[in-house]
Amino acid sequence: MGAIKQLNRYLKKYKGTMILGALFLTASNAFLVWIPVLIRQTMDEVERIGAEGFDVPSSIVQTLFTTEASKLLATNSLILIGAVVMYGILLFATRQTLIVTSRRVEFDIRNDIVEKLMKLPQRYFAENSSGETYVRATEDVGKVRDYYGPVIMYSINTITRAGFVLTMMFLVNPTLTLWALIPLPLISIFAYWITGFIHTHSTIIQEQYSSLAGRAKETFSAIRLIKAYNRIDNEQKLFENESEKYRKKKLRLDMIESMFHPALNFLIGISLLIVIWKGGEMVIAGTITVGNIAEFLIYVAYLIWPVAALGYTTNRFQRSLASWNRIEELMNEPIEIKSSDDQIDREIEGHIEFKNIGFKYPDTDEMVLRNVSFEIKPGENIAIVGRTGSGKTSLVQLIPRLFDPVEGEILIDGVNLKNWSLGRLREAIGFVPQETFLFSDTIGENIAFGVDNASDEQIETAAEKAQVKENILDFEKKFKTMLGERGITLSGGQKQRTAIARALIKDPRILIFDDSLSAVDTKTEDAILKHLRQELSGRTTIMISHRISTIKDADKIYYIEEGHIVEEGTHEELLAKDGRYTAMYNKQILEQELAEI
Ligand SMILES: Nc1ncnc2c1ncn2[C@@H]1O[C@H](COP(=O)(O)OP(=O)(O)OP(=O)(O)O)[C@@H](O)[C@H]1O
Repeated sequence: MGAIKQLNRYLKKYKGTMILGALFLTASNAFLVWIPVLIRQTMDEVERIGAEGFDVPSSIVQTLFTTEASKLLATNSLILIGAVVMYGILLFATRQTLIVTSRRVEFDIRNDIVEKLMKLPQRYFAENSSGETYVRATEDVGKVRDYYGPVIMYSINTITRAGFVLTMMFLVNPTLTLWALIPLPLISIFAYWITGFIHTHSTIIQEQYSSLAGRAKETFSAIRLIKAYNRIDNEQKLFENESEKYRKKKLRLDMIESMFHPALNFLIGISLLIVIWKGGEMVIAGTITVGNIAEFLIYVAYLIWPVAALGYTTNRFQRSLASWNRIEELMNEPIEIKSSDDQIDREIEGHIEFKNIGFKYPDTDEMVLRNVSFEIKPGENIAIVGRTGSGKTSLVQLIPRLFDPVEGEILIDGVNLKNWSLGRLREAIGFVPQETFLFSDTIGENIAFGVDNASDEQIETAAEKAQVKENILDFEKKFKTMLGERGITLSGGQKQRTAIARALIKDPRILIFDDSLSAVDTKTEDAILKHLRQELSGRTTIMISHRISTIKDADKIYYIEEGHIVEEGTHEELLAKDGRYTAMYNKQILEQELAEI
């Protein structure tokens, strides 16, 4: 089967350890079957000596080493202890090889998944929820690990132990063996059924738990809103409902789980009963000895777990395969955006050219950019304005290749974007997106995100250039202040400036600001721009804004409407045209005047 071949591919690296583990396991079972033989020998010998009659020992020393019976008992006990100790050591070695390997493979698979996820196009993340992706990288990998760990280990164990034990049983008495085996298939079927049941219900419970946890997370994230709207009672009721559903499902599973051991013990009891009953008849008939019955009882007990494991492993194996299929689906996702084979990897100067670009989002029909052409010389500062939804963000997202255009070509320093090394390209770009994402980490680490091993000095300089340093120094822990869930929440304007610092610390050739000053007032904006201007000179800059005050000094301004450039020129040239840009400008002036009244 293809899936098993794929699964086994991961084992190649660990072949030696796996073989060693299998040998340990086989050897441990060899020691295990020896134990009942010793017990039978001892019992039979004791019975024989007892029948012949012997002196009762008068002291412990005499007990241990003087009489024939005590010598036998002492020797057999020592051998027995030796066998048990060897069994234990080998079992430990088995787990250290087979189970440890399964953890290593789990680690390898998880790394492969994360590596793949990092390369997947934005389309994948639009089509699959983050929850689904998370489950593949965590739960599914865990279930696949079961194949490398318990499934392989228990399968080898079942085969070798059953092989040894059944051989010994047949050697003693084939008829009694057949009798003793009668209830065993039932144990296997029962284990298969109950494992399946527990798994199905565990999945349902897991889903209910996710829903409960999700509800709690949302409630606490929105706690301010809930209080302000006086929805506390309502939210509590919703939470209680979810909690109640969880409780009921969990109790049902607990009930089934508590039935498992009594039912299994009942089936085991039947097996043992048959051995005593049928074995007893045989002892009376003189076919076997009492020691044989003791030996048989232990053999049957030895068989119980491998037989139950047969059902359990079959179930786990099926689950591993199902999870692997989901993982494989992800691994087979095409990576549409990647560097070409003859990629160019040199310093980027920052010359950008859009040639008749047309773009639509994957799986949609509507073109959001149509026939867009423009050129930005290295070090030039251009601006893009236009009404909301006109395609500004879509346009700039094409430069770091978050998406590829469907028509036309984009050139950087005269070379098609697709021919640049993706790493080199993205390194050269400082992108400040419309919505700032800050990690639950310190402000310093958030600023340093795009560079390896940034020094404190670099972080502070970037914060200073983005005009956020003073705010940060006001915090008690300065740059070590924690943000997000475990720390403080920054104001909208502070967040945006932190994001600007994050882009500046990279010292990029190309800077893209997507409406990155929308959350600061015009006065602060003026101050930031004044300082930024010096920083921006010499770098190719694209600035998107709704506010004309932000972009009026740009070398060139493009007015975009329904994905198409409809006006272009400097601020003055555009005003002279008296077109859409002028209308936008007049409207904003009027709004500003009204606000000042
Ligand atoms: N991931 C997406 N999938 C499908 N359509 C999208 C996606 N993102 C944006 N769009 C659509 O593309 C069009 C252009 O959106 P875009 O975000 O580029 O506009 P914008 O000019 O940046 O708007 P704003 O000024 O409000 O940020 C809109 O109609 C939007 O609904």
